[in-house]
Amino acid sequence: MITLTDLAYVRIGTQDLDTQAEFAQRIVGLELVEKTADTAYFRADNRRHCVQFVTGEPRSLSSAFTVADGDLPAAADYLTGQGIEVHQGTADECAERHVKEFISFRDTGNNVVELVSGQTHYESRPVRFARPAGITEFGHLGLEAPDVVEAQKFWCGHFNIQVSDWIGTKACLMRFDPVHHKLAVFDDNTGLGHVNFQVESIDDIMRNYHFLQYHGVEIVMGPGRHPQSTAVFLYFHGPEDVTWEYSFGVRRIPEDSGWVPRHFDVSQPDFIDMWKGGLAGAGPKWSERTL
Ligand SMILES: CC(C)c1ccc(C(=O)O)c(O)c1O
Ligand SMILES: [Fe+2]
Repeated sequence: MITLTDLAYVRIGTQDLDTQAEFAQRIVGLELVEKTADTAYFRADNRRHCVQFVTGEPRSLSSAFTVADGDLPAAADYLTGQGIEVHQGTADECAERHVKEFISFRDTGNNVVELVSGQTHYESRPVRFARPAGITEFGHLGLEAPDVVEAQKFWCGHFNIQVSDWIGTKACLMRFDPVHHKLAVFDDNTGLGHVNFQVESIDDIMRNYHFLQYHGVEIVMGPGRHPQSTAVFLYFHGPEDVTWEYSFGVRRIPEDSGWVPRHFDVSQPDFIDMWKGGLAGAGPKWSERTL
């Protein structure tokens, strides 16, 4: 069993680094920490960076979680013993990620996952956000998998991960600390589903909504409120199909609270947005009535 302590970063390939970098700053609001000819790093909280774009194929490259200093060798042995192929990060790869050490492997959805220790943090320097989106931290990652049940068994079987809620068998929201979820797996082929940032208030969600609309950014979903975490959310599309999410007010589940995962019925209009609860039994549409 491997103990995860935090989310670390996500690495995303891009064919257009300049556009991604501009969007991450001007639209998402992140701080650009460093940009070279083929990579750009973005900061949202005390981590030196939590998003890295790398020139290449436009797809998710890896998602990373932190383990305690000294835990990596045992984690590598454990995974190898389970028949999972493990790559030991080289010195150059560690330098590129700004970590002391990392290993990588593939999950059941074929996503590359990295376990890192010694990620660089900037504890005392405030984040220089590119715009006042209200971001407080890198919140969670959504990963895709063709079989969510199999993915859940993998994550809960090998890591200190617990299920917080199921959305049918289409999505599973999982936690490894009191935050309702820092990992969401949902039904799709493989790859990165979305990158979430927590924001300070509902007002930030609404201000961001109007800001995105003004800039013609495609809103994927929201503003709404997830019945699972109770967070108010807003999803939007960036270049090359990257989905970003702002959310506010995620539920915390104290350890030993006896939390029992709920199962949300995807046939209900409010299964993912409780503000759609009024649609249940709403009857024929007023706008389509015959006069
Ligand atoms: C749409 C996805 C799977 C989802 C569902 C629920 C929450 C939440 O409760 O906060 C999410 O953050 C999601 O990304
Ligand atoms: Fe999410």
